[in-house]
Amino acid sequence: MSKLGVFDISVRYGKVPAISDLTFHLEEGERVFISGPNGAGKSSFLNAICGKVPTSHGRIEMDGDLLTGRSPEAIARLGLSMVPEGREIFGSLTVEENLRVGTGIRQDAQAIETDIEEIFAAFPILGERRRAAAGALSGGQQQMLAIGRALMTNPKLMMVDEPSLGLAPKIVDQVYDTLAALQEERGLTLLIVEQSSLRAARVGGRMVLMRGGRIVGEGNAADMADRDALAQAYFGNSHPEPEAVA
Ligand SMILES: Nc1ncnc2c1ncn2[C@@H]1O[C@H](COP(=O)(O)OP(=O)(O)OP(=O)(O)O)[C@@H](O)[C@H]1O
Repeated sequence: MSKLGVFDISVRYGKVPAISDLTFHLEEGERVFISGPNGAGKSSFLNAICGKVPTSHGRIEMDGDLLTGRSPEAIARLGLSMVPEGREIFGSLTVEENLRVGTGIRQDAQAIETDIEEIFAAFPILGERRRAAAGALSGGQQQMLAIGRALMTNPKLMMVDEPSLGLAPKIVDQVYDTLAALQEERGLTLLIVEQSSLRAARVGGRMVLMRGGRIVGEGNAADMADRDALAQAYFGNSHPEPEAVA
């Protein structure tokens, strides 16, 4: 059984189709990058999995449990956590208060305190600034905070929507180093939206290419990046046509 099974799902916004008949499997402990141009449906895909947007067709399962039709809170309780695009940090709350947002779904109050200290151990800069307003943090620190907050529900599967967005390359390196270390320590399964195939290749894992609400290619991230570079060199096109990546 796959960690995550997505069977033939569709997502629509009114009449606009965002995802069409998409099937996808993610294995336990895997790291998968979703890439593709703007409007390809990458965020809609993640939002459908975590219950933020409804599917109009198909079903989604995690560890054999049906996620389709459940609320985002119920899905989080099953062990799935999402770091949204744009991070959704509460700027006027402190770093520590941001970590406590979302822990309402937990009943183990004592473990919450231990977990907060663990997050501060993993991200020392957040510990140093625990009483600072989150809005005063740099972009990279806010991304770490968003990841830390997602870890507060003790996920087994974590989805991260464009962690590189708006960050300098050196900071992106740090974010990915942290994600890779967390994956190792916690046995996390990771699903990450990443526009840059080169970046995905450097971090390593499987890459899935989306376009027009469908999966149009997949493979080892390094192989996909090579093909991407080739296509760019020949055609000035950073996302090769489906035939070219099949
Ligand atoms: N809330 C919404 N209402 C209406 N249409 C939407 C909404 N969100 C997304 N769409 C449309 O659905 C399609 C897929 O969008 P989505 O944001 O999932 O793509 P994406 O690959 O994540 O793009 P980006 O890289 O720009 O974030 C696009 O045509 C988009 O305009």
